[in-house]
Amino acid sequence: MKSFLPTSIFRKRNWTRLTLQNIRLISQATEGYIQARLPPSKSVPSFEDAGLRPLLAQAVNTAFPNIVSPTELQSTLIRNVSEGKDIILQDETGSGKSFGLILALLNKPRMVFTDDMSTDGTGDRPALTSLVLVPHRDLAFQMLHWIDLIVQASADNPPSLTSIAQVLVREGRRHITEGLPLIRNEPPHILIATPASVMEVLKQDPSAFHLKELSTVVLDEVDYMIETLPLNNKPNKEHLQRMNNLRKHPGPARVLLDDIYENRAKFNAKNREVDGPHHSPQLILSSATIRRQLKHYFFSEKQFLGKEVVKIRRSVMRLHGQDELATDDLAIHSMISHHVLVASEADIVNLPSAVTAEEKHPAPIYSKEANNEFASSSPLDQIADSTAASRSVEFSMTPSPLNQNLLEAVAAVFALDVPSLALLVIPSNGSVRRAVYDLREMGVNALGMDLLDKDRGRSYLLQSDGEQKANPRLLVCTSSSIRGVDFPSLSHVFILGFEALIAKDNWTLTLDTYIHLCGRVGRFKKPGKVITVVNEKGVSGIEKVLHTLDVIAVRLDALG
Ligand SMILES: Nc1ncnc2c1ncn2[C@@H]1O[C@H](COP(=O)(O)OP(=O)(O)OP(=O)(O)O)[C@@H](O)[C@H]1O
Repeated sequence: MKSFLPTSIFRKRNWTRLTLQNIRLISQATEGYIQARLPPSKSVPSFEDAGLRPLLAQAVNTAFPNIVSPTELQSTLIRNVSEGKDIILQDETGSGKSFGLILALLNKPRMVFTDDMSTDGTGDRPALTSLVLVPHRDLAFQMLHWIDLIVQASADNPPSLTSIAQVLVREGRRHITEGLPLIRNEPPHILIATPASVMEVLKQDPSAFHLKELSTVVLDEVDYMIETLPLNNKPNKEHLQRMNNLRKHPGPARVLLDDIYENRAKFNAKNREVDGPHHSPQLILSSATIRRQLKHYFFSEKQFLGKEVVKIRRSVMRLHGQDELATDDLAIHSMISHHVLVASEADIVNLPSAVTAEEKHPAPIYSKEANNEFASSSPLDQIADSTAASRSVEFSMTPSPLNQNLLEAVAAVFALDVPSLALLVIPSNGSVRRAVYDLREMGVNALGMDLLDKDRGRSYLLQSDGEQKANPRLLVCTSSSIRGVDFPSLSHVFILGFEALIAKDNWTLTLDTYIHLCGRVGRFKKPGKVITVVNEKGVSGIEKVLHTLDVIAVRLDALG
C-alpha cells in the first residue's frame, strides 16, 4: 500500500516563505488513507454515490454499520463542500449535520505546502486543510471520536489519527504546551478547535498555521459562537448600547473571522451585484437555529458572504436571495415530548396546562409524605453503596446551593422512567460536581459528563441501544457544554434552573437554548422526553417558551 504521508515531507521547515501561490492541492494525499473491509450496500444510495471517495465510503460503512445510507442533506452537503462552495447548513437537531460535515471534510483533498526552493517536489509538506470551530471541548472530542473510528476502519496501514485530525481546546495550558507543538510538527488534515484556543495558540506562535491559507472554515453551532442581537428597526438606547458593546468587545469567533475574511469583505463591499472570484477559505455555517440577525451579520454587516452562498436545509438547496434575510428558520423536532414538573416542599405536580388523553387537571403525581422513603427503596441500591466512595467531605459539610425539591423530582422520575441513559442540564454557572454529589446522596447513578472518559460519556457516543439496563445512568452537564452532543441511547433530558437560562433581553436566545437542550433527544427519528423541572416561580417562563414554540406540554404520569 502507498505510504500515506512520506516522512521526507516533515523535514522541511519553511513556513516564512509560504505564499498562496506555492500552496497546491494534491488529492492523492488523502486518496489512499482509508482502506476498509466491507463493500457498500448496493440496495440503497451509498456514501460513494454521495461523492465520498470509495475507500473513505467503505471505511464509514465499516466504522458505522448502522449508518447505511447518507441523507439527502448529507449528499448535497458532500457535493457542495467538494465544489468549494460557501454553505449555510440548517436542519433539525440530530439530523446528521455534524456527522455529514466531518465526512465531507475527510473527503477533501489534502492541502500541501510546496517549498519554493525545492524543484523535485521533495519539499512538499502536508498542511492544515480545514478548521472546524466548535463552542466547547466535548463536541470537539465527539467529532474526533467519529474520525478515530473511521481511521481505525482502514484495513491496512492506517494513518495516525493525529495526521488526520487533532483537537485544540483550552484545558489549563495544555493547548499551548502540547497542542501547539503537535500542530507545528504534524499539521493535521482537520483541526477541531474552540475559537479561544485558536486565538491563544496563534498569539503564542503566529506561524503555527495560516488562517487565510486554509481550504475550509466551518463554524458548527455558529449561532452559539457568534453572539448577535435581534434586529430592531427602532432600537432604543439600551439596544444601541448593547450593539456597541458587541462591536467593542467581539468574542473570539468574531475576531478570528475578521482576521480570515477581511479581504473577502472588502471585495464583497465593492462588488455587491456581480459574481466574482471566490476568496478562500470556503466558509460553512451550521446550526439548527440560524436567526435573521445572524444572516444579517454575515451578509450585510460583515459582507463575508455573498449571493453565491448555497443554503442547504432539509434536502432543499437554493441560491441565497434577499428574501431569505426576512425569515427566521426554526426547527424543533416533532419526535420529542415536552413535560414540565412543578416541584415544591410538599409534592411534584404536572404543569396545570399540560394535557393527556385521560386526565385534564393537575393532581399530585408524587407526594413526599406518602413516599418519603423513595430514595432508600430505590432499585438502585448498589449505587448507594458507591456513594460512600464518592462522598466529598467538602460537600457533606456545606448546605447545597441547589434546590433539593427540584433534584428530588429528577431523582424520582429517573428511578421510575429512565431505561438506560438520561441527561441533566443545569445552568452554566451551576456546579456539576455538587449536583452529582446531591443526586448520588439520593441514590441516583449520576456522573458529571466528560466525553474523554469512558463511563462519563465516551462509551455512550455510539451506543444506540436504549434497552432497560440494570443500572441506568444520569449524566450531568451545564447548558454551555451540551450543544451538538450526540448520545444515541439517550431517552430523557432533564432541565433544571430554567429561569437562569432565560436571557432577559434576548428572547430568541432563550427559545434557541430550549430548542438545543431538547435536541439531545428525538435524534434521527428516535423519540425522547424533555422534562423541565421548575418551582412555582419558574412556571410562567417555561409556559411562555412552550407557547411561543407552539409546543403543548404533556402530563407525565410516570410517578402517578
Ligand atoms: N446517514 C445517517 N444514517 C443514520 N444515522 C445517521 C446518519 N447521519 C448521522 N446519523 C446519526 O445521527 C445522529 C445525529 O448526528 P449529528 O450529531 O451529526 O446531528 P446534528 O444535526 O449535527 O445535531 P445537532 O443539531 O444537535 O448538532 C448521530 O448519532 C449520527 O451517528
